[in-house]
Amino acid sequence: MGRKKLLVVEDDVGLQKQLRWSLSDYEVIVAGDRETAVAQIHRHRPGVVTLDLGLPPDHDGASEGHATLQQILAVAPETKVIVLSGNQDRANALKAVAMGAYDFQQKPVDMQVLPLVIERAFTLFEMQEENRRMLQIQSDSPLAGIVTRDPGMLQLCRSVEKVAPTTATVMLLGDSGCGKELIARALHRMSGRQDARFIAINCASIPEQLLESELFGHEKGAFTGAAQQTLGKIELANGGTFFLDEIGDMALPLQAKLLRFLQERVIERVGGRTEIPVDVRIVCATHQDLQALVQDGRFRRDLFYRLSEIVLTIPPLRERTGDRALLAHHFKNRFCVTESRSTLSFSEEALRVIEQYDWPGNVREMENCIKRAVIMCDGPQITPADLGLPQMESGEEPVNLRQVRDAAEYKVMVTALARADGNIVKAAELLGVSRPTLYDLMNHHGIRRLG
Ligand SMILES: Nc1ncnc2c1ncn2[C@@H]1O[C@H](COP(=O)(O)OP(=O)(O)OP(=O)(O)O)[C@@H](O)[C@H]1O
Repeated sequence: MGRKKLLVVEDDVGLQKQLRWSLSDYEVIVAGDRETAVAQIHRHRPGVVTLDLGLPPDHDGASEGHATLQQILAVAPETKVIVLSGNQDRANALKAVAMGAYDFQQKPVDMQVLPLVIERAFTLFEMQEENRRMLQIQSDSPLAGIVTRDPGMLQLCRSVEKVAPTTATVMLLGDSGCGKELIARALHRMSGRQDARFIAINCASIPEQLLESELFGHEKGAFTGAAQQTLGKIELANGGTFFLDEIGDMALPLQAKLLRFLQERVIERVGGRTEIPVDVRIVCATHQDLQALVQDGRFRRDLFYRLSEIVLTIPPLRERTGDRALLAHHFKNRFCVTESRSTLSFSEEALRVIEQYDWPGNVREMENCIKRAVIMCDGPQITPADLGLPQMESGEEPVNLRQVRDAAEYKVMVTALARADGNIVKAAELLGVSRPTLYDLMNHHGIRRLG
């Protein structure tokens, strides 16, 4: 393993040399001003930084040092910054700590003490990195590709694990964009059918006359334009999984044909006379109220029962605790890579807007919104303007003090845990409480520690 990377931000060349020499256990990178410091952060991602507050052009003040600190933390919030300040400069050093610096040391630097402080900062940095990695692996993805920490969604993922290996037909209910296809794919991947195909069809987007031949295929000459034999999607999915999205939009005559297939497990191509046995697992989905459609006579009751052997309901994003910030971080990290942008962070205000917005278009809307923000964002931080979301009006407030306190405590904890990406040490830091206190509060509110 390479040496740990330490960035020394210091404009005094003599002191730069001295620090480099005394801290030779580390790979020391140096920067003499703000611009170079931020560039080095992007390039090397050091775990720990020592930062002289009196940087040019403000040698005697701390404005440039504070601005550098702010930018470093915006680019790499996990970095531990140790501020070095003049003897008279305690107030500015304390301000830096309030801004998020890890610690401060007064100049002239005591070379007995500084290496110890640096080593301790590295230990904390590494612990938090490890913690983050573990949580990422264990809880962000209860099923591959599904990012959540919401108790309802985690329960749903456990149901998916149980149902996947069975032969049951599954009905997925949930608003548009909440992840129905993602869950359908997880059911396929975790079944014994994962080596065969997963084929999806959206009943709402295909005209009624074409849907029948899309599903069952047709023989050559079956209708005008049927120049050759074409296999239907159900047949193509043989051995695998067939996902019927927006099943509520299927016309009644086709519902009868689908029912026949579900009962007899054979298909007949349009214009054909042969019954072809097909072995597929059917998963279907809708955002509509199928029971109501049944009541209205627009959906066959017998088909409804056939399709809903197992019904899984996916909660809308607004009802998932902590998932808004969690998914926002997830998509931001992903789009920074795919759009070749250096690491971005969210401003406090942007996270607040994300957490308050209702997300009527659910995860799909969030995905698009964050992609846009990553593309539009000018600086190292995503701001509310980059998100382009409407600001929410707050509703009527409850007035019972204990109720309000409890609700606020719960909310702020879940928010901190989500913002800290589940990292307990960091969440406790954000909340300004010790780790044991955070555990107590989590117990009190029944928030499970994941992983
Ligand atoms: N929990 C999640 N974690 C990560 N990505 C998710 C999650 N839920 C949904 N997505 C992503 O959001 C997008 C929309 O999801 P998906 O297409 O599965 O929704 P849907 O409910 O099928 O939408 P529609 O009703 O419009 O067909 C996809 O890109 C999907 O990968």
